[in-house]
Amino acid sequence: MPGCIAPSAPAAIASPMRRPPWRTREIRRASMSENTMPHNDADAARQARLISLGLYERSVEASANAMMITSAEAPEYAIEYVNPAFERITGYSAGEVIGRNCRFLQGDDQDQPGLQEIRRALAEQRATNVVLRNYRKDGTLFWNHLYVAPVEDTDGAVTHFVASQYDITEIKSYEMTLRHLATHDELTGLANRSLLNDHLRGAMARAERSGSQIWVVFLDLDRFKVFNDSLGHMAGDVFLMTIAQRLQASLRATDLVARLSSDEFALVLCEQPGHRLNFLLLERIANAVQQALQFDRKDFFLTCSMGVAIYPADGVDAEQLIERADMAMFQAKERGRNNYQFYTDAINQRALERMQIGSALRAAIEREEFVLHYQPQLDLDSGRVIGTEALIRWRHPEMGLVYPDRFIGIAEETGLIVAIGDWVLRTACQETKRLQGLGHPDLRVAVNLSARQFARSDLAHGIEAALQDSGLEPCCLEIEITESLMMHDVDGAIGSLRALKDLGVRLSIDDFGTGYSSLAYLKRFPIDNLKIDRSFVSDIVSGHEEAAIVSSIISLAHNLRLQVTAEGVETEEQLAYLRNRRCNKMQGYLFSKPVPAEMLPALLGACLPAPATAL
Ligand SMILES: Nc1nc2c(ncn2[C@@H]2O[C@@H]3COP(=O)(O)O[C@H]4[C@@H](O)[C@H](n5cnc6c(=O)[nH]c(N)nc65)O[C@@H]4COP(=O)(O)O[C@H]3[C@H]2O)c(=O)[nH]1
Repeated sequence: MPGCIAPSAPAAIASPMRRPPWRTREIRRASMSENTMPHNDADAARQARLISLGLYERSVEASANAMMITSAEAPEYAIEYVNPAFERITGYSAGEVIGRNCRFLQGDDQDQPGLQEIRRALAEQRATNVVLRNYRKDGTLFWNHLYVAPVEDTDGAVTHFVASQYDITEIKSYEMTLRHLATHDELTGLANRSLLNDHLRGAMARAERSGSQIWVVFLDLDRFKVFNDSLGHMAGDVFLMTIAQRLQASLRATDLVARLSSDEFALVLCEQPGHRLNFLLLERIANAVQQALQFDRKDFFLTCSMGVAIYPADGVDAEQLIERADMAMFQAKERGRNNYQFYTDAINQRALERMQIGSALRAAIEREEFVLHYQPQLDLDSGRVIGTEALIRWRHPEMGLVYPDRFIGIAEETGLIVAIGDWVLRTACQETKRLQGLGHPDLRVAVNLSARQFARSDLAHGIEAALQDSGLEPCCLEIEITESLMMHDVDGAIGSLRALKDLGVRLSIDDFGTGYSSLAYLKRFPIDNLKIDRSFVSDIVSGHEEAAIVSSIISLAHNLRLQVTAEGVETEEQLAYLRNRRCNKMQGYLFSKPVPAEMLPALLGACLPAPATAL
C-alpha cells in the first residue's frame, strides 16, 4: 500500500504482471458455485460466466482510476499488480513498481496522518480510506483519495490488498483556493481577521510553553481617507498593496500581518529565543510606512499610528489583545498621530468612558439634557458686545456639567452629531431672536459646525429651516467651520460654503493657524471672518513666533478683506496687542466666560475698557 510499513528485508521482485491475482469474496463464492452449488442457481452461474469471460480482469485494466494489488505479507506488502491508469497517473511503469513497497509514492513526505491509518488497517486486515499527498515520477504532487480493502482466498485467509486511487488534485486545489479566500484579504493577499485570530491563538499556546512574549500591534494609516478620496480608489489600492508588502518585508517569517479593514492592519510579533521584542521594531515598521509612495509618477507620503498590547501582560485571549491594541492605537491618534502607544489600564478606562458616553448620548437627546452657553464677542473699536458664540454643554444626571471636548468627538464618530448639531442650530437661533427682542436687535450668534454636518447635502436646507422657524435674519447667524475640515476637500468645501453664503449667513474659519491651510486657497473660500486659535493668542506677549503669526494672520485677513476675531483673550496685554494690530473682534475670559442664556442680558450692555496707549 502507499506508504505502508518500513521494509526490513529486501522485497522479492516479482516479474511484472498484468493479471490481477485476486479472488474477491464474490468471485470466490462464484467459483465455488461452479463446482459445488446446484446448476439451477442463476446468480452463481452468471458469476461463473463472468469469470470465464475474464470480465473482471478487463474491467480493472480499463478503469480510469488507478488500481494496485499488493501482497498481504508484512512488512513489505510488495506490489503485485498495477493497472494502466496507475501508470498514467503516477508516471511509473508496472515494471518499475512491481515488487516494491509503495511508500515511494510519498517520497520524503512521510509525516502524513493518512499513512498511519493505512498501517493500522493493514495490520488489522480491514478496509479503510484516506487522503494522501502522493508524488508522480517527475516529482509533481497529486492528491490521492485511496481506498484499500483486504482480499481473501477460498479459505478466508487474507492474501492480498487491493487499492483503488482517485486523483482528487483538482478538488483539493479548489478547496485550497476557497480556504485561501476565506482566510485572506483579496486586495493585499494578507491574512484576514479570521486567520489572524487562529494564528494568534496558536502563537499564544506556543508562547505559554516557552514563557515568551507576543506583541499585538494595531496599525492605522493616518489620513488615508483624504488620499483615497482626493486621488481616487485606484491610488488608494496601490498604496495599500505597497504598504502591505513593506509591512511583510519588515517582519520575520514567524510574524504575521493581517489587514482588518480599509486602512487598518494588525501585526503579531513573536519573541524568539535570545531576541527580546523592543520599540526599534516599531520604528522600523513606522519607517517602512513613511517611505515615498508612488502614483501617477508623483511621490506621496503617509504615516501611521500604532497601538501595542502585550501577551500575556495585557490579555490572554486573542480578541481581547486585538481590542486593547486598537484602544492604544486610538490613544496614539489622539496624541497627534504618527506615533505608537502601549496599552495601559488608563487607556482602558478612557475607552470604557467613551463607550458609556456614547450610549448615554443617545438618551441625552431624547431627555433634552443639552444646554447652550454663550460667550460674548466684542468689537475692538467700539468695545461693545456685537454677538456671541453658542457652546454646547451636557447636563448629565450623574456626571454633572460635561464640556464638549468630552463628547463632541464621540458624537461625531457615532453620527449622533447630526441630531445634536441640528438642536444647537435651532436653539441658538431661537434664543438669539428672543435676546434681540430684549433691546439688542443686531445681536449675532456664531454656531460651530462639525465635519459630519458639513458633509451633509441637506446642510443649507437645515440652516434655512432653523432661520425661518426662529425668524432670525440670516446676517445674524455666523457659521464656524474649522480650518482642517475645509482643507480635506477644498473643492467640495467651496461648493458647500457657496450654498450657505447664498442663504445670506456669515461664514467664519475657526481655529485658524492650527491646520495646514494653503494660503492660496483662502481667497477662493467665500468667507467673512478668520478666528485666530487660542493657542497663538495665549503666547502673543511672551512668544516672538506666536506674535509674528498673529500679526501675519491679521494683515493677511485684511488684505483679503476679511475680518479677524481673536479667541481666548485672557489678559489686558493680549487685548492691547490685538488692538494695536487692528484685530477686529475678541472673545475670551478677560471679558466673560461662556454663560447660560439667562445671564447674557446683563453682559450685553457692558463694554471693554477704552484702549490705553498703543504698544
Ligand atoms: N482657556 C480659555 N478658553 C477659552 C477662552 N475663551 C473661550 N474659551 C473656550 O474656547 C472654546 C472656544 O470654542 P471653539 O474653539 O469653537 O471650540 C469648541 C468647539 O470646537 C466645540 N464645540 C462647542 N460647542 C459645539 C457645538 O455646538 N457643536 C460643535 N460641533 N462643536 C462644539 O468644543 C470646543 C470647546 O468648547 P468649550 O469647551 O466650550 O471651549 C470654548 C470656550 O469656552 C479663554 O479666554 N481661555
